[in-house]
Amino acid sequence: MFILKSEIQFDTAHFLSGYTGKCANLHGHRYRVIAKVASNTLHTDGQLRGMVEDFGTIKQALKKIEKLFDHKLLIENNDEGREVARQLKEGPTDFDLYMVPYRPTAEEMSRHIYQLIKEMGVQVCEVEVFETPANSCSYSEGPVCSE
Ligand SMILES: Nc1nc2c(c(=O)[nH]1)N=C([C@H](O)[C@H](O)COP(=O)(O)OP(=O)(O)OP(=O)(O)O)CN2
Ligand SMILES: [Zn+2]
Repeated sequence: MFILKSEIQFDTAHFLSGYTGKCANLHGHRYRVIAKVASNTLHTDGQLRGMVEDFGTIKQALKKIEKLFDHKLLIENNDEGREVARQLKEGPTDFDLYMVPYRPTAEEMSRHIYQLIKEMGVQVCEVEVFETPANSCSYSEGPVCSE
């Protein structure tokens, strides 16, 4: 089994609706995202000969993910999230909010990013999202890459 790994990092703030404790405050992370693409075989001819996939193709997809999340404030699109967004928008600063249909945890973000990469046509088998250097969540569908 061949497993490609490609990584991006971005800075994103988030609001965890309904959370009690220090993470209830608006705060941010330097997110690290690792996407894996796996195959038992390699292309046998043409531009991709000897490759599972061109790293450049994976990088292009990850760049789009970076653009979507970098320097945004992720807020869940529920009653509390919409109220927080409304209050922020009342002020003089045009904050760049990204309203998402989920609580923006590492778990939900890994699934969202996995689905976005898949929709871009890259046969990703796993996405790992690190919120901090020590804490991450991996998402995959079906058998994980190494099985
Ligand atoms: N299963 C999950 N648990 C938590 C998530 C999550 O996405 N999935 N997220 C958070 C908060 O986003 C929080 O910012 C995480 O920070 P924390 O666990 O406190 O990590 P730190 O390294 O910053 O902790 P220190 O104690 O400050 O070193 C919470 N839980
Ligand atoms: Zn956090």
